[in-house]
Amino acid sequence: MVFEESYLEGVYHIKPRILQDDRGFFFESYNDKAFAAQGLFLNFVQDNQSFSRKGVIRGMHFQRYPHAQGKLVRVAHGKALDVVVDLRAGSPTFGKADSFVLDATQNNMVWVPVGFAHGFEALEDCVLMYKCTDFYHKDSEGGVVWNDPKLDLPWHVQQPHLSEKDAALPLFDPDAYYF
Ligand SMILES: Cc1cn([C@H]2C[C@H](O)[C@@H](COP(=O)(O)OP(=O)(O)O[C@H]3O[C@@H](C)C(=O)[C@@H](O)[C@H]3O)O2)c(=O)[nH]c1=O
Repeated sequence: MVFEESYLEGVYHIKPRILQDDRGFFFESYNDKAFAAQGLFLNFVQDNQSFSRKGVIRGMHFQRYPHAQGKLVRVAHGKALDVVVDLRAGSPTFGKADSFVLDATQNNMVWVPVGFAHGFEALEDCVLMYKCTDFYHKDSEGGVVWNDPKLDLPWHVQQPHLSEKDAALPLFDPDAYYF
């Protein structure tokens, strides 16, 4: 596994080693020792999977303390633009975003630590899978709206298919204490 740290400290783009043979391919989608070698000591308690049609955006989501979640995200089918926004108070990159194309043919992943809003756009019909370090807790959910002009996120689609909940998310507040 190759770990590339984003300019957003603590976010990693991870490329697994794909082993091909005449049957197909194999890769390790998570290895505790490989993550520990990067200083990432994780305890995943929930795995999620969603299917999204091309043009869907889900996000930008987070859960507040004490149910804040780190997420290890990948795409098992299709392609997605995965986007993270730093919401850590005092971070030199507070309010800044990074994005990664997650592609089922490459099996690349993104580690999104606690303190970030996370979302994605389905660039193709796609299956997103992610491991979480805390359980879903509805009352702790928070978010910022996908098209906040201050965040200026690099979406490909102009008129995405959104959930009602996501369409009504608040704007990013630069003075708020998120994490
Ligand atoms: C996230 C989640 C949702 N649900 C339920 C709530 C609801 O009825 C249905 C769909 O929920 P949502 O609309 O919130 O699903 P979705 O918009 O896919 O939410 C996800 O978006 C991405 C970007 C993330 O980063 C995730 O952490 C999560 O917030 O599934 C669970 O039961 N467990 C969960 O862990």
